[in-house]
Amino acid sequence: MQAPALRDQLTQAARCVAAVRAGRSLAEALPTVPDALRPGVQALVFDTLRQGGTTQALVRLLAEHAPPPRVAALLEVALALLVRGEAYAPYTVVDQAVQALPALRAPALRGFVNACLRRFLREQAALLERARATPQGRWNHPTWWVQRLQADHPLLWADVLQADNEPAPMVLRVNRRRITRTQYLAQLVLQGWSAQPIGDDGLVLEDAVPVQQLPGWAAGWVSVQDGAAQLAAPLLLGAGLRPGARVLDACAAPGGKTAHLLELADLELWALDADGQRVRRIDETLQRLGLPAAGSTVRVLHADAADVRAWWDGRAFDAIVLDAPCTASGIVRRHPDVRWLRRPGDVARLAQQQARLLRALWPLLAPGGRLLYATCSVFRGEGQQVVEAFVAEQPQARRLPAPGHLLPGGRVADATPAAEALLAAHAMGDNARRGMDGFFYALLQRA
Ligand SMILES: C[S@@+](CC[C@H](N)C(=O)[O-])C[C@H]1O[C@@H](n2cnc3c(N)ncnc32)[C@H](O)[C@@H]1O
Repeated sequence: MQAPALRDQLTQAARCVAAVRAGRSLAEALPTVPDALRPGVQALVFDTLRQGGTTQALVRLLAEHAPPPRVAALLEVALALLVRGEAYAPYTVVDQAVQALPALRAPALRGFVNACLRRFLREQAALLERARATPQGRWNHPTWWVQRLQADHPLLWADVLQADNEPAPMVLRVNRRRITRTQYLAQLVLQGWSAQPIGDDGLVLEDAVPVQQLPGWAAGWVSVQDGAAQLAAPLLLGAGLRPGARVLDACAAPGGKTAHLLELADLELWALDADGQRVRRIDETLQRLGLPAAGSTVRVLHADAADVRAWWDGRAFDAIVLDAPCTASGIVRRHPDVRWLRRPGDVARLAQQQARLLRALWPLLAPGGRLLYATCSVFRGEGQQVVEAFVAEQPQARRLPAPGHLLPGGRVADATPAAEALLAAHAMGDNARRGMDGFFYALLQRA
């Protein structure tokens, strides 16, 4: 099959980058790209957004007057390619960017785009130095984000920002009810793929693979789930719950942690989510993995978890997972648009929702029961501070050992011996952690 023309990929990539700059997510924009172009376009867009502080600053330096958004986005994509300088000869990038303009309904700007890109090639070193003179241009995250990380993680903030700009590995979770990890690894090797174990059930693939090509995907042998997220179920189950214990997964869609819990233990499990469309994905997840379906020992409900009177039957839960909605600042390696979509006020707004959920769900926990609070955020305002404030107002809440803030790239923000021992016990030592997303975990026990 003939490779798609770079011109067509640049056109589509510019549309996606313009959508993100206008406040829409890539989850909305990428599905509008024709199938044959999508993998190449996604790679271009991800790379552009990972350099998006530098490329935005370069466009401002090169263009005397701001061009229309799609043309600014085209310049960003072409500049990202030129800065990387690996895939195409510079003259090809310039030529194909100019040729992309008619499809972006801006044929009259040929001369302008050509002049901007050629000037960049002539003055690259000086322009890059100026573009990288601000925190946003240097670190490719909004300035408020850089400053917040500096305050939250004074020694590790630069490591986090650097890790955020690297592509994340594809990580699988083997479904123990179907196959052992050793057997699954052997299946991968038979196909010519290699992978490294991570955690109790995970495998980090050396190269990403479309899921349908994975051995046993349709038969539910594996799921895709980052190594940090794979800690939730083992942390909650901890020393073990009795068979049939009642567990609530309060923010469950699309069901990654619900499924892992059911792969590890026989539970009476309630999975809730406030988003009706995403709730359907919990059922699909359980079905593909061959786990108990809704209506058996599992209940899948579309509900606001904090509106307890609307859905609770009054019987206490032995354990609760609260994987709360958050900024997703820990998973920007996989979602490079997130950093450009969030606003500074989002952290406080989400922290209020997180505290509301914690307060509402705590009374549902049986005495001696455990609640695992998790977010995929690196900001302390959505992790440590939420939990500290809650424990201060709730005398019955006792903190048990938990990893706290895990940072992308594998550092533990507050590496206590107990946290390190716990991570080691789940095969998440230094080496294994390197490929992980950012996450926060706190484990609370009710007196
Ligand atoms: C981080 S995601 C959960 C991921 C999921 N636990 C997994 O492992 O697949 C957070 C979820 O919280 C849901 N959510 C947000 N507010 C909620 C609420 N008040 N009650 C229940 N679910 C809520 C969102 O719809 C979203 O699906």
